[in-house]
Amino acid sequence: MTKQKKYLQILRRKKQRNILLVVLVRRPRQLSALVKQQNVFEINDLNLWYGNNHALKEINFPIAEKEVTAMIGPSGCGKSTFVKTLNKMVERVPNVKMSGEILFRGQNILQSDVDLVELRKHVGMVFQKGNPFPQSIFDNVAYGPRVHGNKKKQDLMELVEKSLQDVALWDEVKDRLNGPALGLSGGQQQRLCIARALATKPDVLLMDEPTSALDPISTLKVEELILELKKSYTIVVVTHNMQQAARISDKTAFFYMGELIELDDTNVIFSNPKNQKTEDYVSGRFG
Ligand SMILES: Nc1ncnc2c1ncn2[C@@H]1O[C@H](COP(=O)(O)OP(=O)(O)OP(=O)(O)O)[C@@H](O)[C@H]1O
Repeated sequence: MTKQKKYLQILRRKKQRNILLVVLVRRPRQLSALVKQQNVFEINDLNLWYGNNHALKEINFPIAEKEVTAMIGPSGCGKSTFVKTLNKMVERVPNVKMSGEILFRGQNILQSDVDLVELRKHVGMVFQKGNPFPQSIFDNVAYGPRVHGNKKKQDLMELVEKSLQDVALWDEVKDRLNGPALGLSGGQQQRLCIARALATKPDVLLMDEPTSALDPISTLKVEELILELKKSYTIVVVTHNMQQAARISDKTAFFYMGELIELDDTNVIFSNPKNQKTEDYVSGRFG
């Protein structure tokens, strides 16, 4: 007899059918919610100082898998700094001091024995302005896989094609793969840089104002791309454009003077925030 049938028998006996049925029906839902809510990063009590400048203050921040998390807040509030802690880029800056923990899939990456090359294979980054290397389109995309030891021409060709297709650039460049990446338009260069980040098959894509240097049409293409990519990747995006955050993100985090003021579902942040500072910022009263 299945467990479910046993439950039903007990329940008939005890005439508590309604109560137990609720338990039986709700259990699977709760489980699936838990699976969906799995976090790729858990940031606990993170503090960061540039010399004496306390730039990040007691940040606690879970980042959920396969969601887009947008970071908003006025200039200098610590958005870029926070994002650069997630792949240890900020630690290259002289006089940086940090405390707390950043768990990436359970491992604290603030520990010194973390393999940087391996971490950045899993946590890719795309910057404000497309920054292709002064090499061919092919070599730009193949760069990461080559660094990670994949030298087979056929494998590289497949990876390059797949990555360029993922960013909807393949058709535009397939006949000029050996041409210079710097010959592409600004919007194409940015998509190329996203393809370069995807070629190492990362878990997470960090994007620091990825569209701020782009025209509206290229911006739209990158936004559509982000919505498509979130089916396979966890994405963290810094943006000054609040409409953009509202259009593309599932969660939004509002930073102010180094503090994480509020993190919630994007529709809550923009329609019913809990904190007055968030309300003032999203309604354009400051910043
Ligand atoms: N490399 C650095 N060296 C020293 N201080 C820095 C460095 N980068 C940022 N800061 C300081 O840290 C604080 C947070 O800066 P950060 O660039 O993270 O803010 P932001 O919210 O991303 O700003 P913006 O929206 O203007 O890019 C600021 O006070 C800034 O001056």
